Amino acid sequence: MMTSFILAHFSHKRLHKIASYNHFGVRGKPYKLPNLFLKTGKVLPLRKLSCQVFEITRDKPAVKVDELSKSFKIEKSRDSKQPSRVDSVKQVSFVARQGEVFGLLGPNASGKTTLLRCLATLIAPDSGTFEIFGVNGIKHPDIIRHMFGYVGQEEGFDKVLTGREHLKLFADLYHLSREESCHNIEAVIQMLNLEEFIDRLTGTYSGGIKRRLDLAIALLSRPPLLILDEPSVGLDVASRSIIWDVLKGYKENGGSVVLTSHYLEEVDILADQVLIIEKGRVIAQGRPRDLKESLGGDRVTIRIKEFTPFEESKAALDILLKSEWVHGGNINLSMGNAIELVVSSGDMVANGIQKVLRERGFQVFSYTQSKPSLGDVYLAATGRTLFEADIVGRDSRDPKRIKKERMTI
Ligand SMILES: Nc1ncnc2c1ncn2[C@@H]1O[C@H](COP(=O)(O)OP(=O)(O)OP(=O)(O)O)[C@@H](O)[C@H]1O
Repeated sequence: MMTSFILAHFSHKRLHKIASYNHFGVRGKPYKLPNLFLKTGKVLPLRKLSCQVFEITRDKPAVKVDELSKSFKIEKSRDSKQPSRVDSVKQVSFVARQGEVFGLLGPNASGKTTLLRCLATLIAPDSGTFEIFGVNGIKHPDIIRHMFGYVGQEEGFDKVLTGREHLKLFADLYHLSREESCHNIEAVIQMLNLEEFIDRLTGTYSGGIKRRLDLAIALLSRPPLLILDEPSVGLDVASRSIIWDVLKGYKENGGSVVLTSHYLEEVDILADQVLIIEKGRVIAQGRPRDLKESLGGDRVTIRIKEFTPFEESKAALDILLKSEWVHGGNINLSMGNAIELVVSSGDMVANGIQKVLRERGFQVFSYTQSKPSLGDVYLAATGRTLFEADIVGRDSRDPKRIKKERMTI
């Protein structure tokens, strides 16, 4: 059980390189820094060294972000009238509490990855600040790097190594002791159901297995925080459900998670807090349930036919908008021109609406009524669905250029 975490930062330069040290302890009990046994056989008497100790207690947020901004220069043709910079993240602030999953939800190109890359100290923000477990990430990037496991979107495996060889390599990079390394490697293999694949070359892995190995590596040093960029994007159902279960278990054991997603369902299931971001700006934040309840009313989806022509759905919508129960509505093109309505809550509404439609000569192929979803929160905040925003965002970016720039940082 992770109750408290201590990170000692050694002032001696040479030692700091080889002996950054992290340790899980029990709150309230004195912390003993045991001596560090190096691979060379030497022993570092840590108690004799001067070191700065950062203590992480329950009262500090896992992540606190204050007015963080990051913009990028855009390469464009000389006669282009587009601005020469893009504001990827604009004055974003939030607090992610310990022991919770904090979800950053937004369409393509909304700034989620840029924000996470700032937190993971891969890029420096232009302005603003952030803390991880109370330690300032701008002033002490080398300290906070020991506090989290990061899974980005880029694929970083060496095809000629097996999964197990990757885990061993990372265990060495984390300076895990031999005993800890053996124990933790077996634990993460089991946790992510990787037994069948772990001794095969990673070049033969499917996307889902690679993602699971990514998460296994991030969990290897048992960090108190995970920073995950779209952990289940494009995965098969089995891999997704394994990843979700691992994250739920990690949280139950006191771990904290900050993840990005553009899957409404993922954020709804996993996140205790959600921040909705669009064009680099925060447009809503809170507990998913509170955000949904704050909208009020019920949501209705009606299909007139299995595949309804747009004009027919539009004519039905115009009639329904005049009804006393209906407070707003639109036609969802991505759902075969289904009519989506915001209606008063209650059982009477369903009969009333269907009666109005039948009296005006419309059939009702299907009718569903539910409480507002996170998708409705997004729609209310931005005036468009996440699906529509995703398409616009996808068009506005140049993935090849971004990938190249990310690889050179
Ligand atoms: N290195 C870079 N150089 C130039 N522009 C960049 C760079 N990285 C990101 N951007 C731009 O910043 C904006 C936000 O991009 P970002 O990757 O953070 O969005 P995202 O929400 O993570 O998108 P996705 O869900 O597609 O990964 C986009 O307009 C993108 O084109």
